[in-house]
Amino acid sequence: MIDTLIHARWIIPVVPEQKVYENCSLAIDKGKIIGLLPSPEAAARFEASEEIHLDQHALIPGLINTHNHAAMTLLRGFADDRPLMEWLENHIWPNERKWVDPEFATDGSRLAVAEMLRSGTTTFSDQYFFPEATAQVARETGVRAQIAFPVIDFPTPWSRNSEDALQKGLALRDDYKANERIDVVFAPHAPYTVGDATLERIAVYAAEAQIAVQMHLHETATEVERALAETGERPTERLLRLGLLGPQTLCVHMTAVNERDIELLQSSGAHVAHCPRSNLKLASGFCPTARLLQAGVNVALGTDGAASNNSLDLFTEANTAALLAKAVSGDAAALPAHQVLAMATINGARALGIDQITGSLETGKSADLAAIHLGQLEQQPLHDPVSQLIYTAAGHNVSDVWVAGRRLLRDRQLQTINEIEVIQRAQQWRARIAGQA
Ligand SMILES: CSC[C@H]1O[C@@H](n2cnc3c(O)ncnc32)[C@H](O)[C@@H]1O
Ligand SMILES: [Zn+2]
Repeated sequence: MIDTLIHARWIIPVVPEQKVYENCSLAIDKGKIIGLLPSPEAAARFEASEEIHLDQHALIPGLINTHNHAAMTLLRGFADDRPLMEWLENHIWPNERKWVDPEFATDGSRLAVAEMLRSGTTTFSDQYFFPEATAQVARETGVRAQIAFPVIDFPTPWSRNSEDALQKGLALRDDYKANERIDVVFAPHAPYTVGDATLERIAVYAAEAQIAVQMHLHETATEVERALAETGERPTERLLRLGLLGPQTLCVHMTAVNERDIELLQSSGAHVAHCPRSNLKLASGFCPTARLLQAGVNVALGTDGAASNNSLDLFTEANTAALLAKAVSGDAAALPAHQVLAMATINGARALGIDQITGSLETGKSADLAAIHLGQLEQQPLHDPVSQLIYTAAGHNVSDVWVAGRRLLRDRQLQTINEIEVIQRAQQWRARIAGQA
């Protein structure tokens, strides 16, 4: 007797092949996928404690959001329509100093996790103050998370300086070392907030203990031009010199890149987190995703925080990524739907170093799944489920989500989060912030 059999109209494993299985089943036991059963006859050989029928649904690997600032959901819509540095320096940073505390991080992260689960995301990577609060929310709610603790050379609401941040972050990593769902890694914030000495220290720790590193990089052309003017180096070259550009590095944004940057990303094995909606909204620039993928660089998807997106729906992000790639490359064939689905799943798992655990529906991997209802009027007629997922679906079409075989969303109802309480807390924060802004 196995735990669960899910019968679905379509199953899209993403890896090892770009194939869509029709009218088939997925067998799950002890949180893991134990088989993709291609026919009702094959499924009939199993007896399961629970059988689930998803007659109008596609079952896919849970989506992977490789870059987020979860708690910033509480600043959604707070300072819209500004370019990056004006947004950060004049609006976000002064206000983060006023309000961001452990309670803010907890309430904002819980809202973010609720929103992500309701839109099919099963894993997220987070970079924010009070990472212990976000890790605790991930622990309680059952989602998979990479908690990238922030390292900045100047004082923040969470740390006095980078030394303080490193100590606290490494202690947090120790607290979670036995947790299979939660990994704690380094997040030096950006080239303009972290100096060489700190980056070198992180490079040493990361190499010694095999710890991942994520950093905002080449977010705008101005960032690259200023770095060149001040130091004579482009940020990618600087990371390479400091030993910080490698297969453990996730470069977030990469909008302003030249051929040399692409060569460095490819030869070092570094990954890219593409956050198209944040880049568009802050008018930061365009990441040349088609060129990067063609060069052999692993490109995954991220939403960035809800204050610059303003949504955490990775389906919408995938749709934007597909359309933007076509516009930027001038090639309608750039980033076809199946490639974008791979970016949102297996490429994300590779970027976070967890592709042996999740990112595809393969035997032995964790049962991290999303079911998407494709029976609505807006999806008819359905010639190609992958096309519908990328070009017409959105987060609200997600019906069910599992992480490690545990059903966290059931018929759109969150199973581990009190939705009403989350909404009430967010509304209380709105009142507090509006009263003091
Ligand atoms: C060190 S915690 C994260 C820090 O980053 C700020 N932030 C949010 N979005 C962006 C972005 O797109 N680029 C750079 N920094 C960003 C956030 O407000 C926190 O201060
Ligand atoms: Zn960011």
